[in-house]
Order: sequence, then C-alpha cells, then structure tokens
Amino acid sequence: MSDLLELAVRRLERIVEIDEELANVCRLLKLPAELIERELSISRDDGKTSFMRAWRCRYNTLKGPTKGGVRFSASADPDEVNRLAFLMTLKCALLDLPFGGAKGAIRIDPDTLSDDERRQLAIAYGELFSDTLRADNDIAAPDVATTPHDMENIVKGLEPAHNSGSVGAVTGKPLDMGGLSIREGATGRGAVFLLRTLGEELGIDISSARIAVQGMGKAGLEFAQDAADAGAMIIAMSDSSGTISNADGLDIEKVAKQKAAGKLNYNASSDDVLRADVDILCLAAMSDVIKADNVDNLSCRMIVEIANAAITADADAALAEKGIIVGPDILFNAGGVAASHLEWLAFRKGGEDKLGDIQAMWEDRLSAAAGSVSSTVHECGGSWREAALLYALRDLNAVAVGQGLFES
Ligand SMILES: NC(=O)c1ccc[n+]([C@@H]2O[C@H](COP(=O)([O-])OP(=O)(O)OC[C@H]3O[C@@H](n4cnc5c(N)ncnc54)[C@H](O)[C@@H]3O)[C@@H](O)[C@H]2O)c1
Repeated sequence: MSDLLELAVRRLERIVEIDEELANVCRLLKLPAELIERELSISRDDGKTSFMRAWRCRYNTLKGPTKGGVRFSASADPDEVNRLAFLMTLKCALLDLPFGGAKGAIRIDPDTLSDDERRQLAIAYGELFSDTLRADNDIAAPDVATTPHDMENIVKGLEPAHNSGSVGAVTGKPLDMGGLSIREGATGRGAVFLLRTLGEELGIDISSARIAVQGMGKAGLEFAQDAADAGAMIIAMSDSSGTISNADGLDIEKVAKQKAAGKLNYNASSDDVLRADVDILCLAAMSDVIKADNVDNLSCRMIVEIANAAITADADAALAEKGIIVGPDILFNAGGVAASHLEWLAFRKGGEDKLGDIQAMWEDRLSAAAGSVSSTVHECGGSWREAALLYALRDLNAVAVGQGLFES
C-alpha cells in the first residue's frame, strides 16, 4: 500500500481499539475496489498535442454507486486519489447516503490552460471514463479547480456513450442542465450550518467568533461569507500567494471581488494565516497542512477541516494536548455531497419538483450526521474525528454484515 492511503487507513486502528467489532470492515477498507489510470490528450492552442495522466478511483461499493469529485491539479497522483476516495467512502457512510466513495483527477496545472484547452480536457475526461461514469455506477462532481462549467463539459464527453442519461452521472452541474441552486457553495455553508448546530457542544458561538480561513476558493469564500452573515468576524484569509488580514474584520464580498480580479493587497505570507489568534481556523485549501511539527504555531480554539485530509494523523495527539477541537473533514465538508445527493435524486425521480423542500432535506441530512457524531463522541474521549469515523464504520459494518461478507 502507498503512503498517503496507508496513513489514512492507519487512523482506523484507533477506532478498532474503541470497538473491536469493526476490525473486519476496517480490513475491507484497506484497499480501493478499483483505480483506473488512463492517458488523456488535448490539442493545444499552438497546434501541438499534450498528453496528461488521469485517474478515477472507485473505493468501495458496499452502499451503492460511488460518488466523488474530479480535480485538476499539477500534483495529482494515484495515491492522493485513492486517499480522497477512501475519505469519500467514510463521508457518505456518515451521512447515511446510498453511495460508496470515489475520486477523479487530471494531473495538470489549470492555470496553464486556455478556455478551449480546458473545455477539451473536461470533455476528454468524460469520454475516457464513460465506461464507469453512470448514474447507477459512479457519479462525478466539482472539486479543486473545477467548476459547474467543467461538469457540463464532462457531461458532453459522456453523451456519445450515454445520451440523455449522461446528466445523471455528474452533479454540481449548471442550473439549466439539472443542477440545483443549493449545490453552489453548499460545502462552505454546510460547515457554518454544523457550527451553528453543534455550537453549544463545541463551546463555539459563531455569532461572535473570530475566524481565519486558509483558501479563497469555492469552499473558503462561501464559508467566510456565510460565517460573516451569521455574525462572525473574518480577520484573515489566504491563498497560495499570501494572506490578507484586518483585525477589525474583512469585507468578504470585497475580498471575493478583489480575488476574482487578481487585485488582493496581501499583508503577510501565505502560511501566516495559520498563526492567527482566533476562535476558529478554517482550512479550505489543500491536504496535509497541519502536521505534528507546526501544531505549536497555532493560536486557535478550533479547526474546521473543510479541505480533505488537511490535518495529518501525526498531529491528532498534539492538537488534543493543546486543547484544540477538530471539526473533521468527513463531517464539516459534507454539505457538498449532501446537496449533490439531492441533485442525483432529482435526476432519478424526474425533476427537482418531485423532491419537496430541498433546503429542509439538506439541513435534515446534516443535522442527522451531527447528531450521530455527537452521540458517539463520549465513546471517543471527546474526539470529534474519532466519533465521526466510529459512526461511519459502524454503518459500513452493518451493511457488510447484512450482505453476508463476514459475521458480526
Ligand atoms: N468544493 C467542494 O464542494 C468541496 C467539497 C468537499 C471538500 N472540498 C475540499 O475543500 C478544499 C478546497 O476546495 P475548493 O472547491 O474551494 O477548491 P478551489 O480550487 O475552488 O479553491 C482552492 C483554494 O485554495 C487556495 N490555495 C492553494 N494553495 C494554497 C496555499 N498554499 N495556501 C493558501 N491557499 C492555497 C487556492 O488559491 C484557492 O483559493 C479542497 O481540499 C477540496 O477537496 C471541497
């Protein structure tokens, strides 16, 4: 097994110590069901052909079709794709969704692409993986550096193989293609909703919290705006070029406009955001940000882990020792997949109007997951991450036992 996945899976050993009946399901989750690796090509604007590596991992199919985003990233590799698909498996289980976990990626720096090259890339991904991407088998969505427009092009790539069924294989689509308005920004909004729901238990009052956010992408900006709307003060935000801060609070709408125009006035280095003296540090950029050796630099009471695997397993003990509460990725970034599920359901049922109150359904899904985690946190010495993993694994274990894969 490779390093990133192995380290992520190793975290489950602690959960088996808490509940030894989970040993079999944890064994089952050590490896992905399948990792598909293919070579993709596009025609560059200068007429030359560029080749790039692309992946789709379907990690586990116990609960149904697999579900997971597609990212464009210069550092994408199969180990990372596997780890992200593993986390999707646990997230879908925690949310009681009828999905297994998946992830896709293309190794490309998206900043090097023209609009037409980008269009070709997304279409080519759909074509290349049309054997797996289907509404009843494997469902894609936006992830790092991908947008509803990219999803539209993935659907176009699927069309020759699946005709009108193609839209069911992709969520996070534009509204005129069957996307749901609730999906846009759902990941950031979901984290704020969970902070509200669990605020008392976490000892965090969002309406007066001081917050720093790493990442000014889809998730980070929506989180910041929604938290500010709830009364919080966002005092620092960062992207890969630097940090902007204001002790009296940033105007998030203005920040978003400046970010889009490339006109941010940075006043600190990118990593400085991690040292901000705040109630909440929200990690909404990338993986492996907080490690054992930088926990000492933190001055927050709580970390909201929106980016998948933003905290390495070796940091868990140091964070607990420092008394920093961790809102784990598989719960705190689950607003996106909860909304994606509704988009998929709307396709299956023949329209959004067949679903009823979509906002209430989304909130109920997240409230139930929050309740599931808070009901197991006492078994885990107060660790919200372990409680989330415990609930997810118990759910997967019950399904595996029900399918006769092993005895309970
Ligand atoms: N968008 C979703 O629905 C969703 C759902 C679940 C999890 N996530 C996770 O949340 C994270 C962010 O996703 P997104 O959709 O907002 O991606 P995005 O591509 O829209 O934004 C990523 C942001 O991270 C910033 N960034 C990159 N390197 C950085 C650095 N060194 N320091 C500070 N910022 C840096 C980028 O500048 C960008 O602003 C990812 O880890 C993703 O997997 C997103």
